[in-house]
Amino acid sequence: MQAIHFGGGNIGRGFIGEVLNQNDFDIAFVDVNVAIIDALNEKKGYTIELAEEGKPEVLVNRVCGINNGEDPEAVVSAFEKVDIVTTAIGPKILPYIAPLIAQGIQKRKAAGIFEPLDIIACENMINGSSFLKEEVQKHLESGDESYLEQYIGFPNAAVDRIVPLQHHNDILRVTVEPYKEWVIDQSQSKNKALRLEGVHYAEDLEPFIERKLFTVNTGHATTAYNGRYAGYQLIDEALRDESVLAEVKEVLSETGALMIEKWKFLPEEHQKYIDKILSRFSNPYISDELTRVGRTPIRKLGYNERFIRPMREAYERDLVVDGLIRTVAKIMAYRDENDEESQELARLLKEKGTKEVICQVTELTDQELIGQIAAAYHHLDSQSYLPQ
Ligand SMILES: NC(=O)c1ccc[n+]([C@@H]2O[C@H](COP(=O)([O-])OP(=O)(O)OC[C@H]3O[C@@H](n4cnc5c(N)ncnc54)[C@H](O)[C@@H]3O)[C@@H](O)[C@H]2O)c1
Ligand SMILES: O=P(O)(O)OC[C@@H](O)[C@@H](O)[C@H](O)[C@H](O)CO
Repeated sequence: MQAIHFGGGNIGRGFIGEVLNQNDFDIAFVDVNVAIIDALNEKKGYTIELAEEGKPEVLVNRVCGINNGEDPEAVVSAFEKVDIVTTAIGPKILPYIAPLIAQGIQKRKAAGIFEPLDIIACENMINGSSFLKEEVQKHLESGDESYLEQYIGFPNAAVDRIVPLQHHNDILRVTVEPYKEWVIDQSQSKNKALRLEGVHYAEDLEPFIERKLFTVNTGHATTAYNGRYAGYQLIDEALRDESVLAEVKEVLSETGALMIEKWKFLPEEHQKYIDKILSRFSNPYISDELTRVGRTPIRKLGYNERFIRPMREAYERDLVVDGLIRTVAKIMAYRDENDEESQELARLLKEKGTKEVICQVTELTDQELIGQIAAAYHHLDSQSYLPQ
């Protein structure tokens, strides 16, 4: 069987590639990184190293690369023979690959392929595949719509495995944490005959993706912004500081209270989930930079993202959100000269009032919440802090 995977980066090679390969797929990785694509085509395989005692290895083979910048036609052609399409490319990049996916769908239709195909966005975002579908639809003709609705599924998914930034002599080698979880919404799948081993198919993804995003990713990002504010570089290092750890625990107890009330997770089970996540963050075999986890702060301040969504939903239910508010204030102050969004945030705060910027980036409308975030921001010892 054949897979196309968009994004030959860390999670693409370090998780999606592993699962697809173990399910007997040949994988065409689509990426604009020339060095990665050339290496995939030359070596046709790569090694995943597990970040644990003994550093066991997993080999992934039967892979190739297609450079969508140089050879978009090859990507479109590959859609004729493909059995599954996945992405792990970053939420902001999905609109850029949507035209190619639309052409690939049109190619299948023109070739008279009436086999169902699932296209699964494995990004850290709620309803990532639904968002991709909307982007793809912008590039289809009205005559393609019924083909799309009948044969092409965009099941939403949640993907959990920590894969830090890393550099090896072998550019394809990738070190990953042992933990992994991939959940797909089966109610949105069109190719029901294809079920990947190692993937959990859920009837309703929402509780899973919210629990993952608002625990793993909210906790991770809280560590990053509070850790940077306290002057640290790495996730495990920041969590060894009691004050950072206390802030992370407080934020996770706030999002946890929401998850327990909204989705009826059992408090004891949810606490175990939190404890497991904190131990994953502290894995001594992984060195995860705070700048990776804090990357693209404007995206992370989005209305449906890891801070603002749980904050507004908890607030509506009269649950405590003080820790979330304090960390959002620190995101506003976060600076990384290599991160365009952090530069943009600094520019906005220079040009506009604090409350105006909060409204713009978070899309919050509740003046009380906006006022509390602004007050927390003005109470910070330093309203900008840089990675050293
Ligand atoms: N790393 C993790 O721990 C992790 C875990 C779960 C989910 N995710 C999610 O997976 C996605 C990818 O994250 P990552 O850490 O693997 O990032 P990454 O930067 O390692 O990989 C992204 C890849 O996309 C490629 N790319 C960028 N623009 C492109 C374009 N226009 N066309 C083709 N390729 C393009 C890049 O060259 C890169 O190889 C993100 O949505 C992230 O939130 C990451
Ligand atoms: O990829 P982002 O920028 O949405 O979030 C950064 C990290 O929190 C994230 O990549 C985690 O490592 C991952 O989501 C763990 O499953």
